[in-house]
Amino acid sequence: MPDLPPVPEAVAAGERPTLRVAALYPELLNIYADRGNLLMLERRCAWRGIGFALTRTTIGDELDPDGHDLLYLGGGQDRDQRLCAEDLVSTKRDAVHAHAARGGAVLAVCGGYQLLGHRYALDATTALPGVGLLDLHTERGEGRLIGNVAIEVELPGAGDPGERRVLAGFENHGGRTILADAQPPLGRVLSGHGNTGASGAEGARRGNVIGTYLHGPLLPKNAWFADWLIATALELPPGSLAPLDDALEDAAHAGARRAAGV
Ligand SMILES: NC(=O)CC[C@H](N)C(=O)O
Repeated sequence: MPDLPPVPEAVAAGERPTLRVAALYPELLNIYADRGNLLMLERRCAWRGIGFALTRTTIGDELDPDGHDLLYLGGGQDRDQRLCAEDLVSTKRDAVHAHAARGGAVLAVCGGYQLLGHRYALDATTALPGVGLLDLHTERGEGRLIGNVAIEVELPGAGDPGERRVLAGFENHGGRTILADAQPPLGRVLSGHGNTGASGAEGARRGNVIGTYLHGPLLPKNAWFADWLIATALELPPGSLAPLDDALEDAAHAGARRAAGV
């Protein structure tokens, strides 16, 4: 663990921001160690003197539409997604939409990503409902799309204007996600499968709502993106966070890119 950087002046003076995160269904939507994404956020906040408040929200729980800066959903097996899908739609749909409508951030990985669309069709007769936060739907395809993956993304404030940055990770999904014409992807596939294995598109983004197939876990392998997410969720200018000693994180990113051949 690197040494803690100096506490920023505003934090020392008592203006301690706190990143408030709600993890949705953390015990059901957590494959490929997706909970590592939460640890990454917690550590990078702590190293900067930023508070971190985690709420675990599961089946039957109400979700406070104004209580969180970031909603997080990990990936899951079809059978666990089924439980979550029904609850998400019946108990939390309005709160999720209200959160997004006021600019709250959402990160959803794989199974969680699929549930942000309109539906996930498991076969010709069965479909799991989605909350419709992203304009897309998912259909189970022949075989699974598995392997290391790298995509290039352009996010407001992440690097110079127009700069494309790389996210690297690992994907394993049976679902193929089809974006509506007006729904932009998160990024362009450099290596791997992405949403369908053929479209060249990966993930989806609507403002601060992001869905992606990238496990990894995603954030430990892409520290720059973790910081973008923290800043965006806290409504701070991206790039304004105190720099950290990222020697290990940079090595993890380089390793993930190498694995994907990029
Ligand atoms: N890795 C995942 O989250 C898998 C999501 C979903 N069960 C699928 O196979 O498409």
